Amino acid sequence: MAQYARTKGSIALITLTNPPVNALSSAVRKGITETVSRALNDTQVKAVVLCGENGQFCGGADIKEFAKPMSGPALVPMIHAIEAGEKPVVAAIEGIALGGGLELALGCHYRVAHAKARMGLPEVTLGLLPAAGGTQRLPRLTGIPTALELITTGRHITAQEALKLGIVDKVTDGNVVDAAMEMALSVIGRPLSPRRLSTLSTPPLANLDGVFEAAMAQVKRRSRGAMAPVACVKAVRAAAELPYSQGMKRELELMGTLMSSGQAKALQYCFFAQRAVGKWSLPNGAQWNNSRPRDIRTAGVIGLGTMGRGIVVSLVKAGISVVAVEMEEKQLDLGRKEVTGILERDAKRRGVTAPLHLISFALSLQSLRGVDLVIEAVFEDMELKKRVFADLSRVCNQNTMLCTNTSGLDVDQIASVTDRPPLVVGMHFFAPAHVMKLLEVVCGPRSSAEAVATAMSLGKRMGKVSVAVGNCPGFVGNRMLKSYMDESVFLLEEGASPEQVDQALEEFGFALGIFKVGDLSGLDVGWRVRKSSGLIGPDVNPTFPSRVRQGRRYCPLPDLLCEQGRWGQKTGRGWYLYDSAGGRVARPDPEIQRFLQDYRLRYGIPSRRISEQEVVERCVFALANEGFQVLEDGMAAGPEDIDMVYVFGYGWPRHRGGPMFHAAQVGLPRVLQRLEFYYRENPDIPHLQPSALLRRLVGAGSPPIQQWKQYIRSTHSQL
Ligand SMILES: CC/C=C\C=C\CC(=O)SCCNC(=O)CCNC(=O)[C@H](O)C(C)(C)COP(=O)(O)OP(=O)(O)OC[C@H]1O[C@@H](n2cnc3c(N)ncnc32)[C@H](O)[C@@H]1OP(=O)(O)O
Repeated sequence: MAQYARTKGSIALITLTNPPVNALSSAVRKGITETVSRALNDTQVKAVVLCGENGQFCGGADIKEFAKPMSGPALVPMIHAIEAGEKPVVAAIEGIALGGGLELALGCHYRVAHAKARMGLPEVTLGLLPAAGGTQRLPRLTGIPTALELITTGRHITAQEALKLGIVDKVTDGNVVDAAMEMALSVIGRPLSPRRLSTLSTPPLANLDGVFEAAMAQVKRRSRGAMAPVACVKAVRAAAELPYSQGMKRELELMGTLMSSGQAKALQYCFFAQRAVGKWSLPNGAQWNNSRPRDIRTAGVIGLGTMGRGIVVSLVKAGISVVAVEMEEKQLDLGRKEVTGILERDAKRRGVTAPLHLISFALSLQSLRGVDLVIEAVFEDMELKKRVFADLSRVCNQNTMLCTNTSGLDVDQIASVTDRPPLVVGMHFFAPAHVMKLLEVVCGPRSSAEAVATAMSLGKRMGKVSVAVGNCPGFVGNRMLKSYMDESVFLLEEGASPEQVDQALEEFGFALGIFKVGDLSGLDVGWRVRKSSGLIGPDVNPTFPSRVRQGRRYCPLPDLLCEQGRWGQKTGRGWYLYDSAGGRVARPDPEIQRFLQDYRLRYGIPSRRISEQEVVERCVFALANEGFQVLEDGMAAGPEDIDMVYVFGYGWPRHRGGPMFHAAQVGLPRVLQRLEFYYRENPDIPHLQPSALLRRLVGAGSPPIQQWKQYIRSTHSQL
């Protein structure tokens, strides 16, 4: 699918047609190959312009085809034919030129871009490298440092930046195809050799070894075990050190290794899963494409603690006018200072003016009367939240949507104190809310389709990945996290140290080990929750052994730590030791070793050597097992939703696809067998008991993850 037309007498116009992004499917590659050959062989044609239909140049290779056997003409010879041809070819870049799309443009002799176009080589985010000559042509054009940065990060750049870097020759505000035609006419007859990037040498660079060593160290530090960024550095190094043809061989070889890797499959799964979670549906038939979101222009935020501040910043950056409310003047001033500071720093970084005119600060809920939507972000306390919602019900217009930022409380109970339960939803942000990409949209049993649609679309406007989840304690993310955290402390009881557990999890790919995360977010938070849920305090039955609570194994280690005032970074001591209160650098603390030894002695628990494999399996398989239960309970629509919650909200390594994808990749029979083994060893830990859905899937021969939904027997699905 590429259309051919002859215009202006001597110009052949080739238009890529494959909506929505003109991806280079086998049909498109065939179309380009044929039309380019036609243009080169037509003696009337003096130059060629290549563009894309519907304002999009090209979104790169068709990612859906990666899972199938290759068919149709290959990209590399197709691009080579364009570059080697004896007629000038100009790429007219509108919308996007990404991945193979930019590589195609780099094979052209000239490039003209629309001012709003975006370009980039994002293959690394799909576990690949730009293997249609991108790793060899770009360094020859921009020099090695720029090419290294663009290829290893996959960053999209604007047309203006592309012009500065020499990636495009001209930027226009007007019709890009007209501008490309004009350029094509003006270059007819000029020598093409200097425009063939593959024939150039990379610009000389002093200290080549140093540059590549630093780049390699940086990607290894950033990528936490991801293979693609490392391969990208190797491929660019080949461009610097080898002739083009040998560089291309190296590129192909490295691509071959990546293409067949589990990491590329995981990252490509993430690409589609991220898009799939936007396509929500409710049991009553309402869904993303039949429910209209409201147009939100003004919003109120109640509570200017860490979460509230981040929410205000996210809303303002999305262009929404915000009224930020605090009850105490001192807190309000502090919040104002913080929010203003974040917005000013962000604007400075982006070279724009901070949109401070969009925020007003107030000390009373009355100021929220006329807003379209309110997000409450007060303390995680049901009685307090209910009081706020009852007040909001009185104060706000009848039509105002009311949202609660809660990390696990019952949204329906909160809705029940209002006069408008259908207009109440949960919006669970993750700290810091202006940075973290995840938003769990909690659909209460009475939340209307319009309210869910509005919260989902508002999340998207704020740049979040919004995932619709059911209303159960902890929703999806925190509910699953409980099993993972419980396993980590049980491992301490049995002989592991916090640094050993963290190291195993970080090797697996988590940004931070679980104990470092605990210290960072404050150990007192969970302590307060455990007290309010009756796990600690007067409600605990004194006749029960203290390592059993509410009928299951319980580890009091975190409580004992909190009793000692070790609340994490904020107190300078937690599972680790820090230089001072608020310190960030975690050091192992010998006192913790003694504390653990005393504890084991007191409870008569024999200490044993725990392998890295056991740490990862017990934590990660327990997490996935709870995920299967979440699916069975109808609290997440599919495994993709769970995986996106973990990738975007909990530091799960994207190149492992998410806990459910990881379970599928390890093999469901293996996961089942390991869970059975650990459950046999620990019959007092119910979350190690394999879920019925996992057993059913294994019984059905472990169907691919895309088919799991067919095996869910949820009788009360909320999604
Ligand atoms: C030897 C091998 C040689 C060469 C190898 C080359 C490798 C590549 O080229 S890999 C592909 C590189 N390209 C990309 O990574 C771009 C991926 N796409 C995007 O980043 C975005 O989709 C976007 C193009 C910036 C558009 O974003 P947005 O406007 O937000 O829309 P989306 O919802 O993301 O996408 C709409 C629709 O299009 C589908 N899609 C997008 N890109 C591709 C693609 N490259 N292949 C197949 N499908 C693509 C996307 O899935 C959406 O589909 P829906 O069904 O509507 O959900």
